[in-house]
Amino acid sequence: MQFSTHLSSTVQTQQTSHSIWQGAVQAGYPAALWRLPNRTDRELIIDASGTVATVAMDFEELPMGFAVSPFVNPDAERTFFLKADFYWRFDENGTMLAAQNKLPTDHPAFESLFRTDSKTVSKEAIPIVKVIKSIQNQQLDFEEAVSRAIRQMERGTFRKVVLSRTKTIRFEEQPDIPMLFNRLCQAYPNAFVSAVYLPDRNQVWIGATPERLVSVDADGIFRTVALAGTQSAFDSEGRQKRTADAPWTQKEIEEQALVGRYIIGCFKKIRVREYIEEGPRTVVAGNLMHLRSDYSVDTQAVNFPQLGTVMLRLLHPTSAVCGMPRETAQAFILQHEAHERELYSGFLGPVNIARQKGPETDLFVNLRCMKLEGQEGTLYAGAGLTEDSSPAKEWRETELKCDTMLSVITQ
Ligand SMILES: C=C(O[C@H]1C=CC=C(C(=O)O)[C@@H]1O)C(=O)O
Repeated sequence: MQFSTHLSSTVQTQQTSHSIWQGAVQAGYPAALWRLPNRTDRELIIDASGTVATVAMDFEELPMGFAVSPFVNPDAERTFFLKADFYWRFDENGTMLAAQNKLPTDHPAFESLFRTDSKTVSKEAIPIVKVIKSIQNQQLDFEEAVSRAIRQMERGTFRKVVLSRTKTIRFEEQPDIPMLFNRLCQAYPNAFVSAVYLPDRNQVWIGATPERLVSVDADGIFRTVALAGTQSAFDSEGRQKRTADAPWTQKEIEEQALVGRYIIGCFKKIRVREYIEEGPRTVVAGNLMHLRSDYSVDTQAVNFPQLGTVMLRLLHPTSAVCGMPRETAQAFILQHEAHERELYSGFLGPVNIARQKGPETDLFVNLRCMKLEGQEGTLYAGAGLTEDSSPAKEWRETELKCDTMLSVITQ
């Protein structure tokens, strides 16, 4: 096990991600807990400054940490950043595999994070939840906004827009975030699962997203995806469908192709021709299936070490969460959605995490997520619209997307 010099291994190995998370929340330290897709390790960082800084995203400049961006964040210039004053890695059974810290042991954070009374025992069940917003009005409003978008697309104002809605729930007691996080990890092995505590906003954001936005691994391989098109992963009898048998409509194929075209447009802008494109193929994301194309570039071979940063600024928000053309679609969203998206459909993930071979960054689009403020949870879900959309079908799609979180909460 790797340990930093400042902290004795006895103090560290006694901690669990659960006890450290609870200690951070009680003391008001920003914290991020995550598990990368198809991995078992859980990682946790704490920012001991007590506040979350706002930074311009630049992978070359940023220290090790965790980035969280709102949906509205031109050029990723105003991104929230939790720096990793403390970092831990645990296996799926909670055994600590690695720990690092950057602070002297007399820093007050030690006292708050490792106090024995912060080790509350994990509750077995998630408290009862109630859906508290009137679904009827919301459905009417959403479908009306979809109809308006369709009319604009028929007139040629834009080609695609992604409209979202919320679902508000109330927990009878404060839910146990690390336990919810573990359930999401078990239910969605190929998702990026994360929980972020932001004391300045008094919010926790938790989710299991299927959409990678930008990754750069220790070998300098850049990756992104074009994800769109949605259908249930189960047939009418509740059996899991085979991905090879998933039928896609022309509307869904076109919707996903627009996301792919948008990504290729970004490569063209910066004259990168050496990208590899694979797909589209059908992928399973929990209870849903999507169409996905994968794009990768060897940044060392093309001698473009800043590609990750440059592409992030160009890509966000992609047409999987905004639309095409981007500016017109974003203006429509801001004008017609009844709620503020805040961090939903922004991006989030670990930045410059020190691995054996070098630093790695993995940013994902913040989808299939819930914002938690006290006992109130807000679920967010959107649907990609083209002129061939049907309002009722798009509403049902957002219901299915809300179920990604809800089914785990109400399990
Ligand atoms: C906007 C969301 O999903 C996007 C990602 C995959 C498929 C989508 C779709 O079929 O509309 C969306 O573009 C969401 O989950 O809230």
